[in-house]
Amino acid sequence: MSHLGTQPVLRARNLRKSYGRVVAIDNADFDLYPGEILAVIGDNGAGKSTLIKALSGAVTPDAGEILLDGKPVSFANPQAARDAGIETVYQQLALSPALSIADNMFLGREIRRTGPLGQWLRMLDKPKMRKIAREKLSELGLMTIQNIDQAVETLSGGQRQGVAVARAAAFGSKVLILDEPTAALGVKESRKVLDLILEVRSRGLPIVLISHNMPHVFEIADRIHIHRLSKRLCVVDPKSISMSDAVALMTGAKTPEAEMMAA
Ligand SMILES: Nc1ncnc2c1ncn2[C@@H]1O[C@H](COP(=O)(O)OP(=O)(O)OP(=O)(O)O)[C@@H](O)[C@H]1O
Repeated sequence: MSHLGTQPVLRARNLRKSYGRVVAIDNADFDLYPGEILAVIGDNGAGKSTLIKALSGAVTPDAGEILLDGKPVSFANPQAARDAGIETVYQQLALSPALSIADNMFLGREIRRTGPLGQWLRMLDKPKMRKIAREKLSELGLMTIQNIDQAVETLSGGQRQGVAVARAAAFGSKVLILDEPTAALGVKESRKVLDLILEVRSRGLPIVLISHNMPHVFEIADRIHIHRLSKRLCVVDPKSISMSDAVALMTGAKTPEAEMMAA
């Protein structure tokens, strides 16, 4: 887990964001390295959501620096972050239930037909979108969803999560951020989503996983960023710390220094 000499794909330094008098993140650091699943854990209100919102352009930090591939970036909105290659899947999923899987895959980035002179027409290129959607889903092993024309509202929670993750993975060229992807799912559906996340990593896309589910975090994360009281407390290796010690660090029952002395 040594990243000596490797440049983080996404990095933040001294980020700060307050909402009125509430300081959500302060002096917060963050590093995501190529090819890894980085879990971000922390108690309620620790500032995890605000941190990822800052990284994905949903909030503008008051201070601090964000670097993508070593270059300073500032995102005016989520679209700007998406254009830079950072895709985020929030718990609400942002799918349109009445639309088909294929239409949802291309929501907001529809492909239009071109005219004889190569000009864009208003008409959507449905066959092309369906073809690409089918390819993207099958690449990620999601072809248990047989019918690309099926409305998303007819899918199970896990399948919907699968479509949202697949869409983000298909278009996220640099980073995929997942906010509680298994929170609303049962055991079997969670399993499928965890396998999908591992598949996305194996295809080379680094992933930020925000989760309260410690067994899921310990199963798939390469490193765990522990967020506490508005900032990163430490980063731990799930192979060399117990789940209960990680939770103790997260809640303040243990300090990183005490944890290191015990190791
Ligand atoms: N839009 C907002 N307006 C006012 N306060 C906010 C807003 N968003 C977050 N906060 C506050 O900022 C602090 C950090 O919240 P944040 O949602 O980032 O924490 P979190 O670690 O993601 O928590 P949880 O695990 O409960 O989702 C909290 O005190 C929260 O009440």
